[in-house]
Amino acid sequence: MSAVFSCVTPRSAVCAHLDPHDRFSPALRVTGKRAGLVFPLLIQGSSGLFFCFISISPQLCGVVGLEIHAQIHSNSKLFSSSRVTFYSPPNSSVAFLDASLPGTLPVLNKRCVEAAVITGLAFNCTINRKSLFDRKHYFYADMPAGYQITQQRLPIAVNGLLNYSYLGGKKRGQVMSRRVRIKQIQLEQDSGKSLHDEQNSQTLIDLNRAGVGLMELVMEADMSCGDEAAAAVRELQLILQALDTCQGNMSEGQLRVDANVSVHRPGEPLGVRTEVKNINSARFVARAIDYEIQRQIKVLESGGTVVNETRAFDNKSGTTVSMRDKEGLQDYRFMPEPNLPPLFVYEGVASVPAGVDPAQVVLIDRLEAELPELPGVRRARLVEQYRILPEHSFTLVNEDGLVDYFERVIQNAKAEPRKVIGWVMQELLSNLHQQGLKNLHVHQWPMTLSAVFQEMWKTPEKTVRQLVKELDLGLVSDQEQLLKICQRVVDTHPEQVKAGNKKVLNKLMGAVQKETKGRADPVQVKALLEKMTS
Ligand SMILES: Nc1ncnc2c1ncn2[C@@H]1O[C@H](COP(=O)(O)OP(=O)(O)OP(=O)(O)O)[C@@H](O)[C@H]1O
Ligand SMILES: [Mg+2]
Ligand SMILES: [Mg+2]
Repeated sequence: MSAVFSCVTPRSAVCAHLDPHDRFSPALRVTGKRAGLVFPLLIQGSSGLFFCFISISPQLCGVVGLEIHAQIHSNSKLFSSSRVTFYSPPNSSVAFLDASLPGTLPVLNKRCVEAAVITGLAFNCTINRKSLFDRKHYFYADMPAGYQITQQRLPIAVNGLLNYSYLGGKKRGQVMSRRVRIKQIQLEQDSGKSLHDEQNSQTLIDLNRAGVGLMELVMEADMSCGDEAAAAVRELQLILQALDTCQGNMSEGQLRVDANVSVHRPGEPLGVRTEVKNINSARFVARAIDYEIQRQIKVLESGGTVVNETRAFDNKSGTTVSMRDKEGLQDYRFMPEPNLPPLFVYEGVASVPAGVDPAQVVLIDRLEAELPELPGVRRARLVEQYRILPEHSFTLVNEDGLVDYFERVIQNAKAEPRKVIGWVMQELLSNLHQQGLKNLHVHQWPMTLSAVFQEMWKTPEKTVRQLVKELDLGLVSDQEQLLKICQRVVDTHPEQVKAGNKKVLNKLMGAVQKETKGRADPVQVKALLEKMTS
């Protein structure tokens, strides 16, 4: 005798059952419309033992695929010689080509090609020896040509892999390792910026960004939640920064993420995706995706359907809102770019055809030989060399500049690395955090800390207070003196002050610390500079 029970379990329990490394193994997996896991069960009934099946219908789970636009770190644009700048006055860095004046032709920037090849190599991509450029048509005021030059048919790099890890699990103390496939990396132009003047109901166009070189990295839909996606973005950012192919400053739009999100029951085909566009921080990537997964689950569970559309993340409310319907409306009318020949890159000097100057072409073997130590390798080295915990190697590598700081302290203090790491993790970071200085660049941290630390190892009988006094390492906290220094720094950085964002504040703080050899009281300096630049 057998019976089928449908049973609803908490979402977490079902997700655990579906994990590939799961300790349960279902007796039977039903796919298709009646997807679910079926377990045999022995039940003690009044008339004796009987056998039944219990069927657990898996819950809806998120599926995430990212498209990442990374601004190539280059002095000039992808097809013109105008400068790539962020702080310049509007429309001050626009070549005739960027404004799409008739009679202008694109000239490919070699540095941008090299950057895409270096990036492709770092992700173990196949580098296409020949790639092609296409026109993708949009009608936006900030795209004067009416199309963007991109690589749709044959991109420069394909089939790569990004390995990344993050701290997850209970109390976020467990290193979770993941990998996501990179489908392709394509070279393309950025658009200009539209600035909406609500008061006068008009839109102003700034073409400084128009034509800047981008690498679009398209990932396969291999992720399942916000945390995974944010960690992948963070790792990608670290890698690009290590390669120096993109500076990766998300608040300046150098790295922009489009998150494609759908939900489905494992074993069933993928669901309809929505695309949350232009997310500009890793934290928002996680929040936008998790919100979107829950929204789609609610839509489906209440009998609705998910529409293929473009959405935007509103960080104030933590929600995503519909921007436009994607299906049907978006016809890009792709066509080959007639003004650019195919792009060829070569394996090495030996493969360059006769009559072609090797200095003028991109050679893969040269770029490969110059690849720097990447974050994953660096973490492994730190664990091996200093015998520190893998999770500590994460914090060290993920905080900009912290590894150098750590290694410098070890060298200066000749101290046991595991003691230094304890001090860095527990004392240094938590103190910086408490004082609201976590966002400072590591080079702006009071260097006196490492000097005091060094002395502590030599003379453990002395207190920190004594050492600071003896070594004259105390903080400069005289308000008058600080005011003068800050004013001087503000006066000597007029352009940056005018741009007035958070990053600028950090730069100015760095300049003050440089003048005072890291001894200025950072809390006071921050307050003073904030006042002066607001
Ligand atoms: N069902 C799905 N759920 C989640 N992500 C998906 C799904 N199907 C595709 N994706 C992801 O969507 C992205 C598609 O990017 P792609 O550049 O190929 O096309 P596009 O989004 O139509 O083009 P555009 O560059 O104009 O945005 C990839 O990152 C892919 O992994
Ligand atoms: Mg795309
Ligand atoms: Mg897309």
